[in-house]
Amino acid sequence: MHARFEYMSIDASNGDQKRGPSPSPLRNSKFYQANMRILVTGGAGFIGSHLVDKLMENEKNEVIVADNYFTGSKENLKKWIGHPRFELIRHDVTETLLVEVDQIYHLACPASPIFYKHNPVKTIKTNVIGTLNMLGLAKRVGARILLTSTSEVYGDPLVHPQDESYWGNVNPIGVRSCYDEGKRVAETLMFDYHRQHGIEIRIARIFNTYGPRMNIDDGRVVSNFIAQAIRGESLTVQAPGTQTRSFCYVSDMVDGLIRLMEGENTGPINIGNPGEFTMLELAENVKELINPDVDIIMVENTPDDPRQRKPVITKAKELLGWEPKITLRDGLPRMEEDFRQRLGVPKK
Ligand SMILES: NC(=O)c1ccc[n+]([C@@H]2O[C@H](COP(=O)([O-])OP(=O)(O)OC[C@H]3O[C@@H](n4cnc5c(N)ncnc54)[C@H](O)[C@@H]3O)[C@@H](O)[C@H]2O)c1
Ligand SMILES: O=C(O)[C@H]1O[C@H](OP(=O)(O)OP(=O)(O)OC[C@H]2O[C@@H](n3ccc(=O)[nH]c3=O)[C@H](O)[C@@H]2O)[C@H](O)[C@@H](O)[C@@H]1O
Repeated sequence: MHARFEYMSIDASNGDQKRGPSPSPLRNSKFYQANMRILVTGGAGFIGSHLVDKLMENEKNEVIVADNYFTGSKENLKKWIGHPRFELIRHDVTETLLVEVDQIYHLACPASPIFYKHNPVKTIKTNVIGTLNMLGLAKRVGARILLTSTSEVYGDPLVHPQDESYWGNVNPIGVRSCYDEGKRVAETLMFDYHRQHGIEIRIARIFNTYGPRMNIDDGRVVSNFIAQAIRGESLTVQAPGTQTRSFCYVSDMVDGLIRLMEGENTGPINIGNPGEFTMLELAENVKELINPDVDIIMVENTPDDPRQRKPVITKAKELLGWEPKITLRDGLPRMEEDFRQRLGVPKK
């Protein structure tokens, strides 16, 4: 738990010292059941529900999830429903929310390209109005707020690998822009609230994360390949197949997010696994580990697909003492078990 402190910041426009909001007096109270009230927006989703599991392990934490269930599900949180330190609210972050909390992990936003492109206007509203609403809440109650931004702020990167100083190469009017540009504006809002109102902010730039509880028909590459391999279907590599991604196992991601929230650095900080694979290599790994009988086929790609992506994690290592522990070949079988259970296909 971080120490209580009054946040001070310099207003760049006039050099005045601005006093930020005071954290809630509950943060360090001895008399409450929980010392830290934590809001997790998007907590019914893939990363959010794993984060909730980890936060709930600490008996000092009280966790409130706000989610509209667009891509998340109550099923992901079923073990906590009814727990005295847990509360689940059906809420859309594009509307204001009034709750007394000390920390906000702001994850709410569809993450898979097929879902965020499904209703792009809603996606950009979620990123912009949703983040504005959560910053307004943070300002009112003096909470620290962490935004889960994305490596997609680097767009189709011309610098490889990507460190946090790279400003990116993003198409502002493309089909992915509702997400990429939405997250870029969300980062801007975070820093403007920080500079103007002294809000305690944290920004994580998350790189492709995978693990149990991803939606089976989520459309993201790891969940697609694993579901296809288990069902005995061909693995659909989108052309040209030489595009790269770096895959982080979800428990490593959650550890990184909590360290960022608890530490003293605003970020942005890349959180991801620097092991880089082409999509053909990923398909070959899934085939070898899960079902050697399936074919790998090449299918058409979607517009603006980034050609390469790999995080520089020097900042995460130095400032958070964090680095991923689970390799892709260790992580894929852990995810397979969960997918087999949900698909009802046991391993032969
Ligand atoms: N998984 C990744 O590889 C990855 C990479 C980069 C960034 N991120 C970010 O991490 C966060 C979580 O991603 P995830 O993979 O768990 O995705 P997910 O789709 O499983 O979870 C998102 C959650 O947000 C909820 N949500 C969506 N719109 C909402 C709204 N308007 N109001 C309230 N709730 C809403 C969904 O119902 C879902 O429960 C997202 O912000 C995403 O942009 C994820
Ligand atoms: O990590 C990130 O920053 C971002 O990464 C992903 O976006 P993307 O990398 O495009 O994720 P996928 O849809 O899983 O695609 C990865 C690659 O796999 C390919 N792919 C996808 C699906 C498939 O069946 N086959 C296939 O080859 C795509 O063409 C792409 O090159 C996430 O879905 C975003 O939410 C996230 O913010």
